[in-house]
Amino acid sequence: MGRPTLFEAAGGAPAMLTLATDFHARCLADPLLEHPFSHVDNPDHVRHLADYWGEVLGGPPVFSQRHGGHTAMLRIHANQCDEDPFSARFREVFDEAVASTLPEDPELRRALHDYMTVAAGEVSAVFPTTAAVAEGLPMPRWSWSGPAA
Ligand code: HEM
Repeated sequence: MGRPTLFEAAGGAPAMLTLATDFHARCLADPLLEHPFSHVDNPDHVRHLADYWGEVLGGPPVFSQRHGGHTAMLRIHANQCDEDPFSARFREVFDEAVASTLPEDPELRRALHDYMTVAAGEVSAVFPTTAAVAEGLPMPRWSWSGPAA
C-alpha cells in the first residue's frame, strides 16, 4: 500500500495551521521578511496560508473554493518589485518551520523542501511590475515524488 498524502503524513488540517502559524511568526521575527509581512493587517492570513498549503499537499480544496485558487494567490504577490530579495529567505524560513512543527520524517521534509523551491520560484516570477497572471490557473498538487499529475 502506498503512503498517505503529504497532507495526511504531516498531520492534516491542524498541522497545516500549526505550520502556517509558526512560519508567519518566524517571518515577522526575520529582519528581511519582516518588511513585506509587517504591512499585512489581515487576521485571516495564517488560516488562508494553511488552507492553501493543505490543498496543494493533498488536502481538501478549501483555498480554491473559498479564496480564489492559485490565480488569486499569485495575484496577491504580483507586480510588487522588479528585484526578488525575499524568496531564498522565504524557503529557508519555511524549512525551519517544517522542522520545528511537523513529524521528524526525512522523506516528508525533503518533499516539502522541493515543493517550496518550485513554489517560491513561481511566486518570484510574478514579482516584476510587468508580470501578468492568467485567469483560472489550476491549483498545483504536490506528491511524494514531486508535482502530482
Ligand atoms: C517569495 C516570497 C514571498 C513573500 C515575501 C510573500 C509575502 C506575502 C504577503 C505580504 C502576503 C499578503 C498577505 C495579506 O495581504 O493577507 C502574502 C499572501 C499569501 N501568500 Fe505569500 N509570499 C511569498 C511567497 C509565497 C509562496 C511561495 C506561497 C505559496 C507556496 C505563498 C502563499 C501565500 C498565500 C496563500 C497568501 C494569501 C493569504 C490570504 O489569502 O490571506 N506566498 N504573501
